[in-house]
Amino acid sequence: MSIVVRLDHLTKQYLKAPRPAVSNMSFEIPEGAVFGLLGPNGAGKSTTVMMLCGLMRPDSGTVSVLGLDMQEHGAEVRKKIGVAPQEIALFPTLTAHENLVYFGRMYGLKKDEIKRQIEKYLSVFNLREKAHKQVGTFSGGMKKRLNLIAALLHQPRLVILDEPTAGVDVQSRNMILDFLTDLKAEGTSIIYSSHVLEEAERICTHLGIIDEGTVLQTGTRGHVMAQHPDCQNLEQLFLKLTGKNIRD
Ligand SMILES: Nc1ncnc2c1ncn2[C@@H]1O[C@H](COP(=O)(O)OP(=O)(O)OP(=O)(O)O)[C@@H](O)[C@H]1O
Repeated sequence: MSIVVRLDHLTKQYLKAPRPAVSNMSFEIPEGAVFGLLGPNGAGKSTTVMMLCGLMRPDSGTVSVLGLDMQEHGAEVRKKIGVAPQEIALFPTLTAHENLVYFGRMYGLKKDEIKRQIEKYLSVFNLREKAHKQVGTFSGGMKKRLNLIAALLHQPRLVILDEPTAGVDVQSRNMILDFLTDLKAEGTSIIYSSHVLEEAERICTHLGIIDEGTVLQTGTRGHVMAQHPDCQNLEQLFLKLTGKNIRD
């Protein structure tokens, strides 16, 4: 099985920060995996995701995505992957349809393909009737679903999702998780960053549990759980590895 993402000794420290947000981090993600990047608040998930997408440069170490080095081929890779960042990346004064046309063009899709994909995904995510409404008027769940569509229009082989269900109701969350399960079945690789462990248990095939910028445990979900026979579920394992202290 080929590797879609390889992080090799990745380190990043923010200006004036007392310690690195990501420190000497290495792991691999095989093609077709749903990789749960899990960690408590401030663990380094978003910083890792930003380096994975080439939106932030590491201080040291390398990131390879779809076999290409991000430092050298970042622009090329960004066209091939889909990214739904934690902060909604949509234009609030444009309609849902206008936003998606913008993203479709950005990915270099042809006009009829953009039309086809937009129609398909607005239906899948139950947003068809809202297609011509300004995104600024949307609920949190609708924005999250649209943000996800924007990452999928060009049928990427790898989709990177930073907390895709944060702030959405149970209905939207279910819809998003069911969709991701179908997407995986079609062979798409998914990186799913979250601290919602029940969701990770439901959809992830592989896990990377991180804290304080370092990897505590990684591998298939079965392998990770088998390392800790005293833990009955992922929450117990997570608390065992990351501790019970409240994070800010
Ligand atoms: N722009 C920044 N400048 C300085 N420090 C930052 C910056 N962004 C993040 N940090 C710090 O880097 C560390 C890792 O943050 P990051 O946002 O990557 O964690 P996270 O796991 O995504 O957290 P959360 O679950 O709360 O979103 C934290 O200590 C955070 O306070």
